[in-house]
Amino acid sequence: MNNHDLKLYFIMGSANVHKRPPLEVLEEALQSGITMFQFREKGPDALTGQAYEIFAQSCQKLCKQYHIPFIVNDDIELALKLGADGIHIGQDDFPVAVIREKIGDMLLGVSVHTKDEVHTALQYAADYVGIGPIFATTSKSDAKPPSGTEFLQQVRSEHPDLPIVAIGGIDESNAQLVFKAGAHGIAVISAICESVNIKDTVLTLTSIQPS
Ligand SMILES: Cc1ncc(COP(=O)(O)OP(=O)(O)O)c(N)n1
Ligand SMILES: Cc1ncsc1CCOP(=O)(O)O
Ligand SMILES: [Mg+2]
Repeated sequence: MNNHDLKLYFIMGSANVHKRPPLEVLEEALQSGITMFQFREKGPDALTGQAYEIFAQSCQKLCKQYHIPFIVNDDIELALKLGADGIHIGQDDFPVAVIREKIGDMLLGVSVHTKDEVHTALQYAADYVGIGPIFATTSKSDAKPPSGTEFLQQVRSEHPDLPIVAIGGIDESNAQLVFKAGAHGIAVISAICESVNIKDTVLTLTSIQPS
């Protein structure tokens, strides 16, 4: 993984897409230039069992076709079974040490909200950290209150080389603030899933420069 892979990190599960088949949305996002993808199938109506696995495999296949890293959210067993490129975990999932032990050198992304969490993520060689929600989000029911960009700025100044992706309520109107604060990239759900023109949205989001 290089820092550019974080530039526009698309996250999707079937619950995030309403008017079109999710795989169609993913393929359009891939064609338009997303740089990383996270399979995040959760929530009350999430697919389970065989349907869950088949959907994950279909997403992975599309990502392979476009040479884009396929990251699994939360589910280590699925990530290992499919041979995903990586896994993303949060502080309420599993201890980072346990995950690193299980996944070997697969990419590891960790959500962080405090300096201690950053320290632990670094100790176990997290490949990147996710910081957020920066702004209000409707895509995660148990999200913490929006943090704004202050913590992100602090982490960037203390860890100049740490790959950071910002998440939560990010869209064309505010992405520049986040890059300015020091993020290498933005992770989005609704900005793409609810876009009326995915190509335009992706082009706009990928062309934003820090200043
Ligand atoms: C890139 C990225 N950053 C943060 C998160 C949030 O992870 P987590 O806190 O574990 O919450 P869930 O996504 O599992 O609900 C993420 N998924 N991706
Ligand atoms: C998974 C996650 N973690 C923190 S905020 C969030 C949801 C981001 O979705 P959106 O881009 O629609 O605000
Ligand atoms: Mg999680």
